[in-house]
Amino acid sequence: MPPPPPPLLVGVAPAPAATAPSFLHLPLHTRLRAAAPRAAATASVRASHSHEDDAFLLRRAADVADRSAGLTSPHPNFGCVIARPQRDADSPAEPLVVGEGFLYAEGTPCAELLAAREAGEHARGATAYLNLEPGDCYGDSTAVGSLVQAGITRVVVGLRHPLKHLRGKAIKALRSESIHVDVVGEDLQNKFFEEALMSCLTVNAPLLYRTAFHVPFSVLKYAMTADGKIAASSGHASWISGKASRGRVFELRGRSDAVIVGGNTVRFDDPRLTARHVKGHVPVRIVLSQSLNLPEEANLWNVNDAYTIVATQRGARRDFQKKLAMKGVEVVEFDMLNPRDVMSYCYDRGYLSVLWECGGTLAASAISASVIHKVCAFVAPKIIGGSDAPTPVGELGMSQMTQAINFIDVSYEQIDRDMLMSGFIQPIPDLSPVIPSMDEIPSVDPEVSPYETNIISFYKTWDTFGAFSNFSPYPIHMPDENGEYFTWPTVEHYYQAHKFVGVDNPQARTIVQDIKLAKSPEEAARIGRTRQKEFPELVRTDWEATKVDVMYRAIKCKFSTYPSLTNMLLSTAGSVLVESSPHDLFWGGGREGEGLNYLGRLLMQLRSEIRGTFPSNVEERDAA
Ligand SMILES: NC(=O)C1=CN([C@@H]2O[C@H](COP(=O)(O)OP(=O)(O)OC[C@H]3O[C@@H](n4cnc5c(N)ncnc54)[C@H](OP(=O)(O)O)[C@@H]3O)[C@@H](O)[C@H]2O)C=CC1
Ligand SMILES: Nc1c(N[C@@H]2O[C@H](COP(=O)(O)O)[C@@H](O)[C@H]2O)[nH]c(=O)[nH]c1=O
Repeated sequence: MPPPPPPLLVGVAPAPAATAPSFLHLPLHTRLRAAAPRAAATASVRASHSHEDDAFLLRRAADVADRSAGLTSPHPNFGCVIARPQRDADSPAEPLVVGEGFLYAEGTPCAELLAAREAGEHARGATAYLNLEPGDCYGDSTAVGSLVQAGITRVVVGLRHPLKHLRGKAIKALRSESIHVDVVGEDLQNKFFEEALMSCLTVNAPLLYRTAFHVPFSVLKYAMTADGKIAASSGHASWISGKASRGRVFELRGRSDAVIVGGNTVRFDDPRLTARHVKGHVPVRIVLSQSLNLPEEANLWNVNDAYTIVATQRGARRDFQKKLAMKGVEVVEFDMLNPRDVMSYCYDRGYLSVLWECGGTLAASAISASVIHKVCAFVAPKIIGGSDAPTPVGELGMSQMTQAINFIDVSYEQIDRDMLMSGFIQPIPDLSPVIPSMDEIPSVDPEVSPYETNIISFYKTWDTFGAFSNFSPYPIHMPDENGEYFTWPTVEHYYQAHKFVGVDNPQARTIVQDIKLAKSPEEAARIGRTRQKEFPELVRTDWEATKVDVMYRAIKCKFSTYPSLTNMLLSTAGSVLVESSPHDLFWGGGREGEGLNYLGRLLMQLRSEIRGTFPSNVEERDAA
């Protein structure tokens, strides 16, 4: 083994480690924040990376990936960090990084190749950390090939590729080359990965939003006074925020594919909307104007600075449209000019991220249309007053403070004298499929390959596969608390009642009766859950150990009683079944894949059993 080389980067801030005990049970936005100081490493040499090191290096891969934000579009941001288990001699709290790389722009060498080149011989036997699964496609396998050739023996992946046709491909290719691959959330589920996962999600938030919602990731940015005004009542607005804040705005523009303003902002400010003072990407400028009553001369019509698109209402001032076209400005007519259609248009043009720098009128319209995902508010320590002075967001039709839109993952940063408050309006979608981990899959269904699979989600009974829900109206004939056969209106009735079955207490027996008579599965669930909370002493003591068996018996009875259900279940062969309940993180998959999906797993197990590929009881299973 070659002697350990010197570290490539110095002064990287120690990674905070999360403190939540079991983050997979929390909603994403809450599970990804808490931080505690990283424990100082004592040993100078380690045989392998600890979970803490893995999380630290993965975060670093995400930070490295972020260096080209705005430039890689329409490709995601990829970062690769190659590290060895030895400690860094200069800063022993950190593992030894031997190579780093990021995708600089579309068509440039991939992150894995750059990192492997930098690491040279030191890559042999080392671990590569990737914020995102490589998107090798169309015969180009440079990323995987570089890691294989470099002699990497282990790869840690933050996120699987969000695009369905690429998801899992590179991971599979690496594994087929006998490289050990750990994917966060599947193979690595430790508390240390909360922060690292958030970094991986954030760095590619635009791609994730685009994939999930079919619109570009949209950030609303404004600068306001301490009394909440974005201009004086005259409309004059330059400047509210200080120079340093405005420098930050240039950075935000440089990360965006387009910057949007409304007609009034053009009339009042005559903005340039360029990312001057920061080298790199220059976004397209888009003006939304229904009237097209815009000035003949404006900075935005100078397309030498940047490309400009004017989005307008069909038929508006055709003569003016021609004048704009003569200057090189593109005019796009919409049947009904509105933020959602403009965002669909931007999506079709391939934009990943858009910065809204409009006034409150258009901002309100965009928020109402649900196209804004994040807000960046610069607050300056000054007061301008004026009851008519414009504010950042116009009328939203809300009358009660309880209707207010609460930000998620809020952060605050002081920029010189100003304060930058940022927060998400809609959580970053985690598109990782809710599938059992690699080790668990064969025990759930030997016929499902976790890396080449479709996902079938069900939740509400009216969904296509809603019959799989425990609330679906398929009565089951099964023993009751006295051992006598009873027709339970739904699986939910049976399951809820069995929390209290066999408990020698009159109150418990009453609860069982109430659940048996419940008019709907919703009511059965409500009684079962509330009584369990109110009177935990009435719940059978073996409930946690037996609840999965109780459920399995009930769904087995349901599916074998109704041939149509058996057929429906068999028709899903090869797919992973997920109960997409956002609330129940044990039986369901959760809103963002954080749930354990036990109902889906049991259905897959039952499917295997019916197909004759899975032993029907534990003894047979153990003997197999
Ligand atoms: N401090 C800050 O961060 C900022 C301050 N400002 C200030 O704000 C003031 C302007 O604010 P405001 O009047 O709200 O301007 P906006 O930027 O919101 O522009 C509103 C205009 O947008 C056009 N528009 C097109 N489609 C829509 C739609 N669906 N909904 C709403 N508007 C649409 C219309 O243009 P048309 O009339 O041409 O049809 C409308 O009049 C100025 O004083 C400016 O200096 C502006 C931006 C940022
Ligand atoms: N007044 C104001 C902002 N205003 C926004 O910046 C635009 C001007 O951009 P440019 O012409 O490129 O410098 C303007 O039209 C409006 O969208 N921004 C801020 O960060 N701070 C401020 O105080």
